[in-house]
Amino acid sequence: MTTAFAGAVLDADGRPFDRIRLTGLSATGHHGVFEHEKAQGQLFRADVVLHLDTRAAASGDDLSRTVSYAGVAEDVVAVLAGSPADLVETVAERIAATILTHDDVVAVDVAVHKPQAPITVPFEDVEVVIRRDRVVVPVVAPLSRRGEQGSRDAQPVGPIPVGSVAPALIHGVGDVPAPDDRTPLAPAPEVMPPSILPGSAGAPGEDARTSAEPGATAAGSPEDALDATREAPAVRDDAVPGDARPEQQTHVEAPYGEAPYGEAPYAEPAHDDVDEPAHDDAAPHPQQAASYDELVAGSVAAAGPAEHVLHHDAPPVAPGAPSGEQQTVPGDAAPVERAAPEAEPLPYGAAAEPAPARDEAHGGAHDAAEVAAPVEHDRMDDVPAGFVEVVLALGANLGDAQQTLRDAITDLDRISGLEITEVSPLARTEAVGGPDQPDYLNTVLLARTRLSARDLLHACQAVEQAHGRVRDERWGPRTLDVDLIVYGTLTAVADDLELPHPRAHERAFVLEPWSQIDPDAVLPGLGGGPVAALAATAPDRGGIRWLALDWLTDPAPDPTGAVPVTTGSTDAAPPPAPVDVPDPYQQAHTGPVAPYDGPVTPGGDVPAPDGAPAPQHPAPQQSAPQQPVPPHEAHPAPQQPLAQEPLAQQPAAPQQPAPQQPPHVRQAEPPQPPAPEPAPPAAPPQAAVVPQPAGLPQTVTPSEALPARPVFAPVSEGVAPEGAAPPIVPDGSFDPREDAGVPVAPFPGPSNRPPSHPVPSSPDAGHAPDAGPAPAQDAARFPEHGAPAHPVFPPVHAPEPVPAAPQQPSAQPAHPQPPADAASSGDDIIRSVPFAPVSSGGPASAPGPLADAGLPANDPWPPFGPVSGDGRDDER
Ligand SMILES: Nc1ncnc2c1ncn2[C@@H]1O[C@H](COP(=O)(O)OP(=O)(O)OP(=O)(O)O)[C@@H](O)[C@H]1O
Ligand SMILES: Nc1nc2c(c(=O)[nH]1)N=C(CO)CN2
Repeated sequence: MTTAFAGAVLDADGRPFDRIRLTGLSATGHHGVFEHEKAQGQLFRADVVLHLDTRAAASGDDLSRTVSYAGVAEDVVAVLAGSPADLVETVAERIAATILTHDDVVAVDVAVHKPQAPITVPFEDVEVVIRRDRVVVPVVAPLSRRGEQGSRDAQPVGPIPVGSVAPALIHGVGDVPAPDDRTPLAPAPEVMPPSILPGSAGAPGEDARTSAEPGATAAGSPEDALDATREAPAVRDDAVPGDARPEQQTHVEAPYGEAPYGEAPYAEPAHDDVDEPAHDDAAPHPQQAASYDELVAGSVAAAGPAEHVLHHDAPPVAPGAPSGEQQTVPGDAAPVERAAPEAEPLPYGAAAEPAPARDEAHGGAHDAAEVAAPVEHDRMDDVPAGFVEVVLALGANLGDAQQTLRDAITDLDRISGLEITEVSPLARTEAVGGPDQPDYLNTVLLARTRLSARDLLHACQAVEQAHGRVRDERWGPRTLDVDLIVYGTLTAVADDLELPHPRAHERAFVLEPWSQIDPDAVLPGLGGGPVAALAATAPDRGGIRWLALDWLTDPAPDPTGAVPVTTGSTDAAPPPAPVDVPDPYQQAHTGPVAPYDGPVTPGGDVPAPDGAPAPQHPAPQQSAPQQPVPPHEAHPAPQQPLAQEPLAQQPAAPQQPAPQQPPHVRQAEPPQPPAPEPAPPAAPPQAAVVPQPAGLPQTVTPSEALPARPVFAPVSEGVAPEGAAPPIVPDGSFDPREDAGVPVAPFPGPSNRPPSHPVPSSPDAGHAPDAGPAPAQDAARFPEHGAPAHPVFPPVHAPEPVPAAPQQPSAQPAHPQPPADAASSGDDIIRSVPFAPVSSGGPASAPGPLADAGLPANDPWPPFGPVSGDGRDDER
């Protein structure tokens, strides 16, 4: 939807200025009046139109003589993702203020959309549209930019007499020089939302209103100021020289330069009594906090004594983690006083420097900036006060890739300070980049962490190493890759870590699984945007061969093809020791993890990668029988390409009484027994995150959250609707559709989200599944906080409906090998639609829309949305 902005802005001669228009800039923001809006964030979009004269730039073909739209785009996204405001109006105003710091811009139109606003009736969008210029100046401060200390950095928007607007702003075109000394702005009345510390322009504790000099603005009160701006004539279509009423121009207060993005975004002004646990009010509650800058800023805003940084029940803090106002600066042996927040905030505003600790206990009337010299501060080491939401991407294409991924999820969830909350469907994807290599299996995890970004990276690397990761070639095949995709909204680059992951925006093998479990996810930073949209246009989107729902619940296949010897009992088959990774809480920052060369047994102990002592925390008991480890997996570099048997690793018929139990399913009780018909559960059987009232322990360890023997989402044998039973391949020949035929449990990662890609209606609506579950069904399948209340079935691709058959105990390889060219054959494409609805009559019996695509005419499941339609499948 395109914003209908007001018309052109005219120059002194009545001619319209040129325009640069940017639309659809988007980011997750935490703006809103409600706490949940601030905590969870939601999508915000902005459209902007810059009014300026572009002739000078065009004549010299000189970027420096115009405004870089890329920079503007980043700035706008920075505001959207930045310090939370209550009002959309404030966000729009900040954007205008920021854009007007470009001298060349005469006026700017800004529209901010909040399509997910908490409105109880159906609606499409909420949009605030403003125009600001040199007369009707913004009433909030612009974003200032780190690393851009130049002329336009945090420049307040100064008034320019309207009569001189045009010539002054047309460098080299007009003859009147641009006014370069602007009247310094006095603090404005308190028109900022609570997210901007009122005292930040003046003395702490004093709010901006009281620190504003009387007479600094023509208007004596915030209301007057706003009224004044409303009354002040804009440079509008009918603007004429002499129209200005500069005396009514209002000024900018509390510039962001003093209250950087992310600084105590919605903390109370610094008057917390240090003796009170006021941090619980001032800082975002870890359960609610979703953004990095909220958490870090919140922690510091609340910081006084150390216990204000960490919640009482927080895990121990590693040496080097902030403790009170002391922090080990990476590379320094001695703790130094925590770096004062730099006056200039962060790139894109997403990741906040800790806010100044307003230290009432020490007199209170000064900012930390006044008492501590700036010290280089690496935000990758910031330890959040609460949980930060993170996204991890896993990939594997060597060895028993599926089992490795399962194990890795278990291992990751065992890391103290990291909790996996959702696991995406498993994607089989063509390798992107690097040498010729087998297809990958990819999955994406949503998680939350209390670790710093760097500690989390190290922990992920330790898990990689535990699974035999060898780095010898860029983008080469690997047993396991764990990438940190986003860490809250932190946008930062360090030698060893870049956030968000610099290539995530162009990788369908990350974006597609991610969007499956979080359809509304937005990738922050440059190149970012709504993940589903990015997935749909990612260059490798055609390389996604299929997505499997059931990959965690299905017993892992035996990569050797042999039927594994299973006992079905943990007693008889004691689980191997869990993979231990160094507990970042227990170790100091020691830089990147050194390559691990020692022997690795999946599931075995792994020394800390940096030689640190073995982790202290006991890993929870393995909760289910383990897959026997095939001999070739028992060594660190089982460089056996999967190419010849890639699908052998895919979901197979159940072979064990209980599949391995990935630990991310946090449920208080076993799941409801599967029901053939959708029915809302009496109570949500599973919760992504164990809800905890404020004040209770923030960290829920698996042992606390799970029953002694966690029950995974049920494998739903016997509950397939009639006609939707699995095709069993009795003769051992490879049937690429076999896994789709195995009745599966709902995807175990709790999800209350609807499918992101509803199944399109079949041309024959009478037979095919319809476009998605009816709302009632949907509600049943995605109960709040929980996994689907009953099992759903994956797409079934059997050419003919195959009658249900019991599991066949057989000496035959239960999971037959694909042909050698399976990876390149079109036959192995199983089009799955995660969370596909259970249609009456069963999906296998319904005709589908795929006849045109050369698929079985009775296959009701359309090609997976974004993957289909490019003909790529046909090329394989
Ligand atoms: N967001 C990130 N997640 C993981 N590693 C990162 C990240 N940013 C930088 N790195 C660094 O990248 C280095 C190489 O990582 P790795 O070997 O996993 O790369 P890759 O997976 O082959 O390629 P790619 O980085 O394109 O995914 C790591 O040592 C790590 O320090
Ligand atoms: N399909 C696919 N291709 C890749 C992958 C991956 O996980 N999946 N990882 C890479 C480096 O991280 C390089 N290429």
